[in-house]
Amino acid sequence: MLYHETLKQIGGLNEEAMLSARDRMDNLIKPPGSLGLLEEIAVKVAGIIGNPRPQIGKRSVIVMAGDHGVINEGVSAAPQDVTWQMLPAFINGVAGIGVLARHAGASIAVVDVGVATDVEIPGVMKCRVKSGADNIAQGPAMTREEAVAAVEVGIRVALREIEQGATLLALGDMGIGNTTPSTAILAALGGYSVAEVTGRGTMVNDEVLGKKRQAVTSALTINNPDSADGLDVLAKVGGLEIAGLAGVVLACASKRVPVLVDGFITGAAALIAAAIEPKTKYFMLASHLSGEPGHKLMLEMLGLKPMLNMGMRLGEGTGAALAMHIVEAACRVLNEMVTFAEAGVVDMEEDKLLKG
Ligand SMILES: Cc1cc2ncn([C@H]3O[C@H](COP(=O)(O)O)[C@@H](O)[C@H]3O)c2cc1C
Ligand SMILES: O=C(O)c1cccnc1
Repeated sequence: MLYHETLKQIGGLNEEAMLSARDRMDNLIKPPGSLGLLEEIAVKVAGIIGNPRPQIGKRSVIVMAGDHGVINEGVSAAPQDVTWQMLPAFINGVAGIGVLARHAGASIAVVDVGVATDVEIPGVMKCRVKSGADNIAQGPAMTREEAVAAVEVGIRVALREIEQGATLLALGDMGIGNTTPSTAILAALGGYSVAEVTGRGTMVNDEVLGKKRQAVTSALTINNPDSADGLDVLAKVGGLEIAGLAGVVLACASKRVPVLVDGFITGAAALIAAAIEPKTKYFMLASHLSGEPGHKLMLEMLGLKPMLNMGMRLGEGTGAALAMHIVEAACRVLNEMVTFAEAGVVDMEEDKLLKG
């Protein structure tokens, strides 16, 4: 089974490549550590790819779309049809992710893994596991089998992108209502109170925020997800696009390809992937800190430092696409800057040693 085969292939970071990259980074013509997180990113990418001089080539954003029965609880400011109506704008490059992916030189793969309405949209990959997740406030989002099937959609799409040469992938989501299951996932896996982690998503008002808290509370009470079992949490309080995105993470980890996490929804998918296989965290990079308050807690749970903090709260992979520039910049620094020895500049560390 693709799911189990993928899990079996996930290993750790290449320590040797990281040591070598760190050594070169420390010897480049700059005070040690002066490029901050840029240095850590380059060293991590070296460890992921298993090459002390990593380079970023082709890049791809994978946007998974799915719907959520929980919107019947009145948890979103937008109607469900917006989910499928956004898809042509993704394909035509005129949605937020269309513009930012183009700017980052990335291609976009748009996948219908479980949109409620069955529509034909040219360019969208139809990999529908079912027509929307069921209402988590009343029962499970899907069966365990459906969850595995949706994860496998993500694995397949990511493997295809990687086979076609992608060296850096970004996670993107589209699904009206999907901050609600993402909140439930965070509360379930992190043990946080619902009040603490529920945010405003598409900027809902106080009344809707109250309904959202209630829906998340019901979802957790009725379904009682097992926090020790990532697939159980996913099937009970997750969503189809969240499952697909978790699958993308698993595939990237199995093929040693860095994967950029975007905002709150892709963060929830990353939490699921890490609950299924903790080693997946080694292969993730956090692009930005979302305006959604629970996102900070997600990144802490994943041990990831965000590159950008711009108050973005759109999703679609927009923050991840922006961060592609930074990942490439980090690798270029490691490859294109010279060392003290190469440049004939007095090494600050050696000079210090000589002077005692
Ligand atoms: C026009 C529009 C475009 C979007 N693109 C992403 N989202 C984002 O907002 C939705 C989640 O927020 P909530 O849980 O409050 O519904 C998701 O579709 C997410 O991708 C959008 C939302 C809207 C309205
Ligand atoms: O953080 C995100 O990605 C996000 C937040 C609110 C709504 N949609 C996406």
